[in-house]
Amino acid sequence: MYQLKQDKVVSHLNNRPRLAVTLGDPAGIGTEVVLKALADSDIYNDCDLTVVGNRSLLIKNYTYLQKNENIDFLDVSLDDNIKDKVTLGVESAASGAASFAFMEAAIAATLAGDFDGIVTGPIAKSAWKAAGHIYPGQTELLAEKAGVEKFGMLFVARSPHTNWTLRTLLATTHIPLCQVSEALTPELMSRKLDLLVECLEKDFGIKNGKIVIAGLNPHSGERGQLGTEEADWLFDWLEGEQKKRPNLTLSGLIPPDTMWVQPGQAWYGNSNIKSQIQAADGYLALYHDQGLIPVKLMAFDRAVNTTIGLPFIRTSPDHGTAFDIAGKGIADPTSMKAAIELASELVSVRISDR
Ligand SMILES: NC(=O)C1=CN([C@@H]2O[C@H](COP(=O)(O)OP(=O)(O)OC[C@H]3O[C@@H](n4cnc5c(N)ncnc54)[C@H](O)[C@@H]3O)[C@@H](O)[C@H]2O)C=CC1
Ligand SMILES: NCC(=O)COP(=O)(O)O
Repeated sequence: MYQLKQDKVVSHLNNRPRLAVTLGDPAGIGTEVVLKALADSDIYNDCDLTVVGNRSLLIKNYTYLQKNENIDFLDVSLDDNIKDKVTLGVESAASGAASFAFMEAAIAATLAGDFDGIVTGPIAKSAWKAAGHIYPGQTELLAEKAGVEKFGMLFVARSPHTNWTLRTLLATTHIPLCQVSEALTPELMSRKLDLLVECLEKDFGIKNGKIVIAGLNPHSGERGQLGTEEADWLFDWLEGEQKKRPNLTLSGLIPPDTMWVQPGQAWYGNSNIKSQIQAADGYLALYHDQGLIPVKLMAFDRAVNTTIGLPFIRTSPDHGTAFDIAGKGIADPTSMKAAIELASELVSVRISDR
């Protein structure tokens, strides 16, 4: 059983963010990017970090990366038959059972008050399924355990070229493309917009911001010729929302291809300064790849996936388990570092608001 250490109590009283960092799927690159991130002493400047995983698995697979012996560790016990079956680069029921156990431990400790937030290493949803845990992803497990029904998947990335911040919320997430149209409803869209508005205000200090909303079909339907969802209800929904929220600037339904031109210019700074001024504070994409292709094109090395609507902070790197390079020592930890830094910033904002 995990015991709250005395130094955690002290850091809580000092208002330093206390973050749990899960190792993700032990057959993927999660452990590598966490250990590389923690090898940079600057990462501890503003927060206290506790790794959540299985120590003996870590030692078995990542001996060459163990430069830092002093990391705080929440050692999650695993049966030997799970540990013996975990093989670097090979997704399996065992690796899924392990990453699920790490998440459960981190969530339980956070809900018990030991941490202010969780930074999660990447997991494979298919490995969770093979282990008998049927969730679309970590997001839904977090929401279920925290008992919230209103939550969202927001990607945040700060441009290294201009310092401009891209924030993209997905209206729908891990569902087949053929189910997107049916899943999108005025109620769902309003729920996601509420979450984005609240998060901009509470977490990023942006009141009365500008939010851009994507259309669904090519050219936002071209007056019904290329798809009818926009004409049937999406334009009316948006008009209703703008009336309800006169202080916000809601812009849409922007044709999904051209929607990303302005953020791209603001990100790279290769246009005039106007693009950064005109770019929005938040973008609402209607489905997974509509939002994530541009995020990953601009910022695959540094974007952060954050779950909004939870009673605690959760962030994660934007990349996955990368089984193809696991154990090779070439995984880039930049996105993991950004996830830790963002979690620390967001917790600090909440602590200062208390
Ligand atoms: N936050 C999470 O838990 C996420 C989990 N996934 C899961 O990951 C698994 C694999 O998904 P893929 O689509 O292949 O995406 P992926 O991000 O794991 O890999 C895509 C490509 O990028 C490379 N790559 C990824 N991260 C890298 C890093 N830090 N440094 C250097 N190269 C890196 C990989 O080697 C691969 O060539 C799936 O099971 C998916 O569900 C995917 C995205 C996020
Ligand atoms: N594409 C984002 C992703 O797969 C992250 O999912 P989750 O595990 O954070 O729910």
